[in-house]
Order: sequence, then structure tokens, then C-alpha cells
Amino acid sequence: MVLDDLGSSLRGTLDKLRGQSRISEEDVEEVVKEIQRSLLSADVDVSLVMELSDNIEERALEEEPPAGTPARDFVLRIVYEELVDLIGESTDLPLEGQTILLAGLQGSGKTTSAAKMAWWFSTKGLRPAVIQTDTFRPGAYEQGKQMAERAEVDFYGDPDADDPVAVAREGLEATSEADVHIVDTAGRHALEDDLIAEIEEIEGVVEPDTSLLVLDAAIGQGAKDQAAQFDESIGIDGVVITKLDGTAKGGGALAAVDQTDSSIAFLGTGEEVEDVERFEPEGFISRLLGMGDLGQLAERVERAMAETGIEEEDDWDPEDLLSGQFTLNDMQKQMEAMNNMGPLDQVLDMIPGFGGGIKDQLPDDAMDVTQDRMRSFSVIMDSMTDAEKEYPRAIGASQIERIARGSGTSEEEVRELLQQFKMMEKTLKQFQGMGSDKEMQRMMKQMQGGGGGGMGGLGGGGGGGPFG
Ligand SMILES: Nc1nc2c(ncn2[C@@H]2O[C@H](COP(=O)(O)OP(=O)(O)OP(=O)(O)O)[C@@H](O)[C@H]2O)c(=O)[nH]1
Repeated sequence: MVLDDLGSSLRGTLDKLRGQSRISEEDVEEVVKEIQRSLLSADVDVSLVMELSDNIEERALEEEPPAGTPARDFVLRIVYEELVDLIGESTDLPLEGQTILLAGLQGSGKTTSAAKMAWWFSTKGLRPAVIQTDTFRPGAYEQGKQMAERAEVDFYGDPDADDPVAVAREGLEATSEADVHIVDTAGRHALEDDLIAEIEEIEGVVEPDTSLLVLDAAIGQGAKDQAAQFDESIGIDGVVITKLDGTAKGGGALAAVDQTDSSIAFLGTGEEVEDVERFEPEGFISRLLGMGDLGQLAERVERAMAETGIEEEDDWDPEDLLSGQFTLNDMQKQMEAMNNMGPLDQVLDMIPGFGGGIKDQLPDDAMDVTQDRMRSFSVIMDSMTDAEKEYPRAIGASQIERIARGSGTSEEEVRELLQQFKMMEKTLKQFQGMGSDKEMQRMMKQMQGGGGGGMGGLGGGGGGGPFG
């Protein structure tokens, strides 16, 4: 993830300010250096880094912290505001009928992103269609068609055509019932004149509401020139950063955003159609700074529940993870849903207060429930009584023996299940009171509004002793 490194290094630096009420010039310098180091190693353009760090330095030294605000919170608020300012708002994409044109170099991820975005719009209740105008790359038609099938959205393309402009025109007609049209275009190795002329023609026919530049997160400094050229020919309104699952960088894309004076629309985080996130600057930066991002978590949970078949009335949301209301009876459902949400590591990062060090104190396998283990757990649970599932702590040796016999497993496996339950319960209890949606909003308000009090959840404050 872009700037992933920034969160942990910055937290370390900021933690040194804990307990201080005033901030010295050296402290500010250290924070600023840490930010520069992280941003530069994520390929962020040098001039952007300098601008950001100058602003932070100036404000931290010149602004007067509101009375009673600890130095750490004050600096953190400035860093947060300046990062929001640098990264900007998310590209405006209203949830209504519109046409989106995708541009980018070969292999940047346009075809994949077209299907992902269409999928995203479909989850918002719209009817999207993908129009594949890439008549240049053999296989683009088939790939686009398959991805659109996976996303369960309309698709138009013509494998035998050689005029992309005609395909664009026919595609819009053929998919006139769709609300959102996403027009994929051909990429070339580099920006060649014929590519530019072609995309200008397509743009003329399609008349997009929004033109997005698709960039591979690993692009680095080259992003700037590319963005400038596309911007000049068709006008770029936003950027889609792809392959963020494969690199810790992505800063190059920020230069493209800056160059085109645009914003980030979507982030691509994998090869599947669901591996897409609408870019949300506040959530993104909160996550980056270790404040968690409950918005994203809620969206993932919603999706995971749909896949697991957990009904709405089961009422399982991230708050349940934080509330400590946890029995063996529902552990199974939660494990399945969690498994569907992706690596638990990432999920935990989204919970406020969790990014800040507590996770590092957990044994590696604390919550590592593989599918095999889950299967064997569910066989064991089938041999338990309802009361045992409600109150697993009351299960004694003779019951363990009975359950093992009944489920055709060993006593050791039953103990392992109970151990897992205890670990999860204990871990979840640690979150209790550390963060909730309201708490998160309160923290954000404090950061934005400059109220006193502490950023309680940050830096892994509360929690009590984890596993020994
Ligand atoms: N891991 C990962 N792979 C991605 C992502 N987005 C795209 N890819 C992969 O990157 C490769 C290129 O993606 P395409 O969507 O074909 O790129 P394109 O820009 O349409 O390529 P051209 O049609 O040749 O211009 C494919 O193998 C995709 O599966 C992503 O977010 N993560």
C-alpha cells in the first residue's frame, strides 16, 4: 500500500513526543525527516515532498497549539491535514448515469480496472457496461469479456474490428440500456503519436463525463510526463492506481495527480474484480497514521457477509469485534466471514488503535485460522451441546473426551479449538473500549477542530497485557 511505511515510522517518532507539552525545533526536524524518508522511498516526487515537509515544519513551529493539546497530538494533526491536502479529495463520481473513459500505457491495468469499476458501480445499484475499444492487442477482447462476466456486467466489444472509434460508437449504442458506460482503450508501449491521435478521436465520439488515467503503482517518476501528455490530449480528471498489492510504493502516482491537478478515483489491490477500493483520503490517511479506517472495514464486512450468507439480522459488524460479545457458537461464522475479508492482518489495521503496536505483540498465529482448521473446528463443534457452545469456558476434561470421541477427532484437537477461542476472545477484549465508530469520529473532530484531549487510540495506548 502506498506509503505504508510512513505510519509505523512516524508513530515511532511521534511516540517520543508523548508526555511533552511543548515541541522543540529538533523534534519537528526529526518528524519532518521521517516523513521525507518515507515519502521519498515510496517514490513521491521530490518537489512534492519538500513542499509538504516545509508546510509541516512551518506550521508546527509557528502555530500556537490550542491550550492543553499535547505536542504529539498537535503535530499529528498538522501532518494529517497536510497529507489530506497533498493527496486531495477523491475524484467525484456521482452515483448516477455517466460515461467514463480509461487511458493509460500498455499493461497499466486498464482492462482489469474497467471491470473492477463496473463491478463497484453495480454494487451501488447501477447498471454498468464495459466497452472494449482495444482492437490493437490480441486477446484484449477476450480478457475484457471474461472480466465483465466475472463482474456480472454488460460488455461490448468486437474481436474482428480494427477501428476503435467505430467500436466505441457502436458500443455506446449497443449498451444504451446501461447507466454507467466505462470505455476501455488500447495501451501502447510508450506514448506514441498514433495512440494520442486515436484516444483523442475516441474521446470525441464518447464525450466522457470523466477521463481517468490508469497507472501501475510501480510507475515511479515517469508518471509525471505521461500524465502531462494525456492531460493535454484528453484532459485527465482522476487517476486509478493499480497493483497496490504488489508494491509498497505508489508515490509516483501522486506526482501524476499533482501534475494534472486531479485526484485519485480508485485503488486496485489484486487481480480479481472485487479487488478495488474507492479512494477516500481521510480513511486512507487515518489508516496510514494508524488510526484505523472503520469505513473500509464496514464495507469489507458487508461484502464478506454477503459471500458467507450471513443474514443482515445476524447483525454482525465491526463493532461486534470490538464489543467482546463473543461465544464459540458464533466464532465459526465470524471466522468464515473474516476469512472472506482477506488477510486478517489488513482487517486489523483498519480497526482504530490497532495499528499502533498491539498487533506486533501478538504471536504470529494468534488469529491465523486456516480453512483446514476451520473445517476441523466445525466438525468438533457439531459434537458439542448448545450450552457448551455458549459457555466454552465451562468445558471440562470429561466433556473434551466425549466431544473428541463424538467428532472422531483427538482430545488435543478439541483443546486446540478451545485454545483458539480463548485467544480470539482475549484479543477482541483488548479492543474493547479502545475504539468505536463514535470514538473515531471524536478523534477526527479533535484533529480537525483542534480540541484538547488525547488521541486515545493512537500508538497502541490502552489494551493491557497481551499474551505472555
Ligand atoms: N496484482 C494485481 N494485478 C493487476 C492489478 N490490476 C491489473 N493487474 C494485472 O496486470 C496485468 C495487466 O492488466 P490489464 O488490465 O490487462 O492491463 P491493460 O492496461 O488493459 O493492458 P493493455 O490492454 O495491454 O493496454 C494483468 O495480468 C492483470 O491481471 C492489480 O490491482 N493487482
